[in-house]
Amino acid sequence: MSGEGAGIAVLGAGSWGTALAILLARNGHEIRLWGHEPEPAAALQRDRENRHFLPGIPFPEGLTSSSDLAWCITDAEEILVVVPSHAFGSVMQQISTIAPNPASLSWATKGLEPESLRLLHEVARARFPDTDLAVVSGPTFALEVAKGMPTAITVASSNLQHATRMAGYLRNDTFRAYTSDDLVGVQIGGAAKNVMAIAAGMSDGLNFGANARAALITRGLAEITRLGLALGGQHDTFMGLAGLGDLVLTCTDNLSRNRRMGLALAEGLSIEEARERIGQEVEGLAAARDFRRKAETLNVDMPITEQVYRIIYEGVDPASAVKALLSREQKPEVG
Ligand SMILES: NC(=O)C1=CN([C@@H]2O[C@H](COP(=O)(O)OP(=O)(O)OC[C@H]3O[C@@H](n4cnc5c(N)ncnc54)[C@H](OP(=O)(O)O)[C@@H]3O)[C@@H](O)[C@H]2O)C=CC1
Ligand SMILES: O=C(CO)COP(=O)(O)O
Repeated sequence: MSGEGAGIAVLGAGSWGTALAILLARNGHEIRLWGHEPEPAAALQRDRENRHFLPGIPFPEGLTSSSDLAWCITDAEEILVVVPSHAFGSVMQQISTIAPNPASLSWATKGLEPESLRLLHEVARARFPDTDLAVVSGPTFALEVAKGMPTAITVASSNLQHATRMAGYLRNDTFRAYTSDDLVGVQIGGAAKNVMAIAAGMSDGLNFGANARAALITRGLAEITRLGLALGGQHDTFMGLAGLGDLVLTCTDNLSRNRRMGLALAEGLSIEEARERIGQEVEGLAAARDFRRKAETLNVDMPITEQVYRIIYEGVDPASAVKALLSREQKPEVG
């Protein structure tokens, strides 16, 4: 790749991958946006917009889309992975067959690896022991970023130079990027809040009111923090953009697919009907299953996650789940 800006491969041409590709191309970088299916990737290139996920937002110059992974990642200064969490491991494997030792790799995916329950930096590290790794996370609806609306985000890496470089690629007059060295906390905040957004959507859909929503957000933050600390995350991270920020965003605004899943379930739709209506990835469904198991193995109490799991996977009705939460034994709020 050549040109004044950096050459960046963005892997994953859904709503968030496309929005980040647009942002980075607007910032003057040469972007190769990889979509895994040939025809949709060719359509992006032909239409110069993503009509399916972000209609009406034109691609800037410098953004090229392709389904040729080798072409996208060869010579890239940064590989930014933005596929759903269930596809993360397979994309790591595909990258490794082309580039066994990339210099720099980051992701904006929010979730755990299914089955293994590994955090995504563990998945990437196992495949690429010598590569600089970073995660991009925070309160960021794709549509608002693509429209250039004011946004702030966190980039975490154990190599601060990498986080700083990545934040520099992303930042502009309407997009502020902070750096962090807490890879674990930033990932847990971004992934676990998807479960709380489903809970908040259900609560609002059942007209449980503003008190219930505020309680879910606050107690949701408490359980996310408990898990994050048990995994080695830093307390302050959970009070920041990738923790509280993303939690508030997705629990309170209907742009959140996870919140809309909760609203749809409260309406009485089945998971499949709700998925079809939303038509995009709803990470909180897998996250409820995976974080419940993760919490169990670490002996961490995550009562809201437990109830969301029971609603989704055991058919418990949402009203009974709330009752179960409210009738838990009395305990101090903190500690
Ligand atoms: N949208 C948002 O506002 C934000 C999303 N995120 C996170 O970004 C990640 C991606 O989600 P998002 O873009 O929103 O999801 P979308 O549903 O908008 O798009 C998902 C994309 O991933 C593609 N995909 C599915 N399976 C594979 C695979 N095996 N290999 C490669 N690509 C695949 C889909 O292709 P196809 O259509 O062909 O199935 C589609 O292009 C998630 O972890 C999400 O939590 C984070 C912050 C904001
Ligand atoms: O992670 C997101 C915003 O930060 C997107 O949330 P949803 O997946 O719920 O739409």
